[in-house]
Amino acid sequence: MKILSAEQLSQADKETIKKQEISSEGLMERAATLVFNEIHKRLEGAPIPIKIFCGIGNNGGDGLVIARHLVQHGYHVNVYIVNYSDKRSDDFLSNYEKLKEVTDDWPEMIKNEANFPEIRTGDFVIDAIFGIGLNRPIEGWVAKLVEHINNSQAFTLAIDMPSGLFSDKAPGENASIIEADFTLSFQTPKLVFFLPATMDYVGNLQILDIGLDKQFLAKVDSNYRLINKEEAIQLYKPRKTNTHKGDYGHALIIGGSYGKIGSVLLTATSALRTGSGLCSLYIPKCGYDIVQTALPEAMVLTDKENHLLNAYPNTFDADVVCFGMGVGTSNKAKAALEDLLNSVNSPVVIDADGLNLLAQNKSLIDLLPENSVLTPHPGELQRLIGSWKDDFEKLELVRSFSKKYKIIVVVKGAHSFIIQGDNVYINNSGNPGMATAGSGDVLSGVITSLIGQGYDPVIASILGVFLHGRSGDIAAKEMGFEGVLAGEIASNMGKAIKELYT
Ligand SMILES: NC(=O)C1=CN([C@@H]2O[C@H](COP(=O)(O)OP(=O)(O)OC[C@H]3O[C@@H](n4cnc5c(N)ncnc54)[C@H](O)[C@@H]3O)[C@@H](O)[C@H]2O)[C@@H](O)CC1
Ligand SMILES: Nc1ncnc2c1ncn2[C@@H]1O[C@H](COP(=O)(O)OP(=O)(O)O)[C@@H](O)[C@H]1O
Ligand SMILES: [K+]
Repeated sequence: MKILSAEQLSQADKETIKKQEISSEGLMERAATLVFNEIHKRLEGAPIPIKIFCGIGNNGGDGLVIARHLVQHGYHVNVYIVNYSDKRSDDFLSNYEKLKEVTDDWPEMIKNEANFPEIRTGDFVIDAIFGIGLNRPIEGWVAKLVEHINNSQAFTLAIDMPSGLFSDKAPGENASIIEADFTLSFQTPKLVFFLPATMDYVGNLQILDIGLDKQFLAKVDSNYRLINKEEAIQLYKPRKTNTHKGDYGHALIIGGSYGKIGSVLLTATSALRTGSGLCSLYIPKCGYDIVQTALPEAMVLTDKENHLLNAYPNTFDADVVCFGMGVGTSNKAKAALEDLLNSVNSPVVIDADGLNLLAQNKSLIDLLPENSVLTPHPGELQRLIGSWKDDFEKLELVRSFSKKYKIIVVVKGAHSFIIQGDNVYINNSGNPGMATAGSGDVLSGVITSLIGQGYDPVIASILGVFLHGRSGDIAAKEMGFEGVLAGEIASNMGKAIKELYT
């Protein structure tokens, strides 16, 4: 699903108004009625006190439409106009008049702190103060109102966006932002809904298709895409009947050190569970018995060193090589990575200490083959590219890093971002149960396996991150978030793949 900017959404609005011969007020009516339907479906007429806070732009206009429908369906509604300016939008004004036709309870005007209503824990608050039109941080008494709503503990539904968030830039430090429990957003998700610093304000997210012009939406260019099942299934290549293990790639996993053999084991298990035809490991001698016992399906080559890796088996012919988990950052490990990068002629995935070695020895980054995949978590990323002031600067830094070295970067997190040059793919599967030791090792195994099976590295990264998240979701359904082990994310991979097409 494309993620559009506020400007693109306004263009889509205009295009829709022109093509569908609908007025902007008609479009507001359509969008806000869909919101009302969602609320009505859940509340089923319950006599809960509903407090709607409306700004004076079109987000406020949506709030007024929702209020009118709620009143007409017998709900207990109080409407508050957050009168931060006198420049009311036309559609706000006409819906203000329409609301007055259905109720004798006039909206209350909020002009300063003295006008704030009491909000009780059991109230249902609707935030229609600001939407995509916010162009500067919320200040003064409006900021205090946001704080008042947030402090109330009442269930809060944000319309289009939690007020205080910009759709396309960082909110700045100490910004006043509504902490929504639920956000009903129009037509496309907004980028800030997925960034680490702002995602928590959104709560549960639902996107409402408000029927904006399909042609415009199809042709508009966006560098940002959200990856759900619909997108993932299009990337998946089903197996053919008449095939053999040689058709599904030979993955070589290199890593491990004394006490950290489990990491490579997880990666190899995950590669085999994702469908690698063959999987070999290259590990220090101390891991030999462990791997052969725990994963008899894998083949094992050992370094001449006992506890640490020091070389790369450069006569080995693999379809893809994954390097880094558990190798440590010793000079010996550095020599192994250097050896690999100087002689490898297959695609490469670098994770964990492999990334730390690159960060410590920046000249090695130049040796990465084109389209190599790097899978840093935020700590490893910072070591590689330096620090950033906000999520938007981070995205810019990763993009230029990706362009400079012609590589793919998977920035891991609650929503992982797959970045290749200007293109950013945002994963929408997974859960906090995956915040557990070794789940990153499992991810490298998935991506490595898919590359070995012939997927283009960027496709392997997008599909791999999605499947990893789905597998984590399957594991969490059975074990609960706290109970998930990384090995179970690997074990459930087949089910995650099967779920794509069933
Ligand atoms: N296609 C769509 O996306 C549709 C959007 N609609 C609604 O329209 C909203 C956008 O409406 P508007 O463009 O009127 O903007 P908003 O209602 O988000 O904001 C109102 C106005 O407040 C002013 N403002 C911005 N920041 C301020 C601040 N910090 N302090 C004081 N004033 C500030 C700006 O002039 C802005 O236009 C969307 O979020 C959505 O709720 C719907 O009504 C219909 C369809
Ligand atoms: N809250 C979360 N929601 C979704 N996915 C998560 C969450 N926390 C972690 N993950 C995923 O789990 C993996 C953790 O990787 P990493 O930090 O490298 O762990 P480790 O080093 O222990 O293997 C990443 O793929 C990340 O996207
Ligand atoms: K809002």
